[in-house]
Amino acid sequence: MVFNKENVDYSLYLVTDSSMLPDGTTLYSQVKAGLENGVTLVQLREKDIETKDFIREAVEVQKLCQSFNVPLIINDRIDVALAIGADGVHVGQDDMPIPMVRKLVGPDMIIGWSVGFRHEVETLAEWGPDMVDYIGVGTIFPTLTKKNPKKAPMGPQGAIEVLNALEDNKAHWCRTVAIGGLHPVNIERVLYQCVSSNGQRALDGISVVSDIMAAPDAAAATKNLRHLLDNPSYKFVNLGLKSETVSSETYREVVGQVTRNRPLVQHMTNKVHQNFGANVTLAVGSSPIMSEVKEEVHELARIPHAALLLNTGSVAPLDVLREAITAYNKEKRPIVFDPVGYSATEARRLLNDTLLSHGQFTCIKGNTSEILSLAKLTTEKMKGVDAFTGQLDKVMVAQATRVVAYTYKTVAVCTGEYDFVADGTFGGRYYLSCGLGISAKDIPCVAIHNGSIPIMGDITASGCSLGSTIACCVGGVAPESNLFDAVVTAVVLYKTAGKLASTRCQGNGSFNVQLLDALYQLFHENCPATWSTSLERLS
Ligand SMILES: Nc1ncnc2c1ncn2[C@@H]1O[C@H](COP(=O)(O)OP(=O)(O)O)[C@@H](O)[C@H]1O
Ligand SMILES: Cc1ncsc1CCOP(=O)(O)O
Ligand SMILES: [Mg+2]
Repeated sequence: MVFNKENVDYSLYLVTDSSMLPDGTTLYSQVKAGLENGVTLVQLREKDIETKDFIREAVEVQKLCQSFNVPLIINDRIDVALAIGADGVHVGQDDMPIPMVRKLVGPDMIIGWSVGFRHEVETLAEWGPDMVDYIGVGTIFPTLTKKNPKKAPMGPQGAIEVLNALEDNKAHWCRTVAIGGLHPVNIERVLYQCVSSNGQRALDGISVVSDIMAAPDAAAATKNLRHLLDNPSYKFVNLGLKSETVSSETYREVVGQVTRNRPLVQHMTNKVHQNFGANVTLAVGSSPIMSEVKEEVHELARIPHAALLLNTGSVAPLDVLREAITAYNKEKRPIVFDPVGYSATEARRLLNDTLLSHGQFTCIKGNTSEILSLAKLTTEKMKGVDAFTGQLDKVMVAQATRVVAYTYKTVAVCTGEYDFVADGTFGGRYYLSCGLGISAKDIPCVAIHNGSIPIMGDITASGCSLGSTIACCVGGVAPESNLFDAVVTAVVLYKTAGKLASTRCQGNGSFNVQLLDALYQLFHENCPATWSTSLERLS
């Protein structure tokens, strides 16, 4: 009797691998421990085994799965699946073509397919609902399980593209399971980030191999995985993750907390910004450390009120940047990300995409070109690191900011004459199967303005230094304070200082000095009721 495919729970999908069993365990004992503690689907995957042995093993595992009312899927070997009457088969892109598989196994067996690209989704959509029942989306991260992966890891952003393709092609029947390098350290982030752009679809589950198969205590390992799946809130930073209506009282409170806590702000930033960024950080009541020393990032991240500004203007070695992201995510300390020149070269795009895939950022800040590129709302390449000079539609820029905030589940900041701040954190909640139910255009967004101040855009490192100011505020506020409020306060403070400096300076050179003085003055006076910058909540 084949399992009713309408009732399959894809949430915790165990894929077996008998090559990594710890001493004293067997394939059977590991699968049993998994089933006893919340595994909801099992795939028997054996690449180097005689057919006779495979069938004997499959019959044994099948009995076990049936006793837990959990479907058994056979990887690749259609003959074995038919021979034992398995509940399903899973095939890869280079295995037997799906229509042939369906013809052999009949309409009731579950068919799974490994999918990594939009065109593969388009193909399954053309076949219609009688062919592929679920897809393994990946590989998300590098994995040791697949000896010779045929494509580069796609990261959560690649998985979102696949979810979007399913929605665009109306393949609503098709379920999804993330595959490849999934572990407790990244599962919450994958479930948190992977939602289709229309908000209607999230992942239906995650597949694991080594976390259970190689676990000396497979029961405990499975319990932990089950806990992550059943408690959908991802505390990636020790700040509150909701947007409030900010006011000058909010600004005063944030400045007061930064003053009291004097955060350490680690800068991994470009050469142009180094000196000015350190002085801006000091002016905003905080303590800078300009460090790209891999060996100290974990120690720095553990310092109370530490924050990281990661600015890819001129780039530290990738392994150093990734270690810093890992360290600050682990300590739940905020990271402000400034993808300088994101679309100027393919090298910069790839570097920034790699970093965006590696961790969770509390704030992503860029100029209009960088944000429009990140939101994939423009194909125009930046010329260097400066924003487009053309006239941009305010509504489109606000939408781009919302798309970046939504896609990366972060507080996104887009700078220019108007600064836009959008809150895509959703309170840190994630969802299986059904998505958020709302799309990017619905998330909270504010516009911050103080008239046109062209000179602010005419000096270098002015955007980078807003990044320093944001890092001071998100680093300095007390735990559980509101992230969105802290970011908005930084942007309003900085814009107000820019306005003040523009009235006092004689040109670019003196503007920098006046900007530092104005930041210092406004911060230390802490009278936001007198700040001249306006804030408008966008509908
Ligand atoms: N025309 C403008 N009017 C007012 N503020 C501006 C203007 N251009 C830039 N700014 C401000 O200057 C800072 C840097 O913005 P921008 O030039 O967009 O970033 P980047 O330096 O990264 O290219 C931001 O704080 C932004 O608010
Ligand atoms: C000129 C330059 N080149 C690499 S980073 C950088 C500074 C960019 O600073 P900002 O993004 O604040 O303009
Ligand atoms: Mg910039």
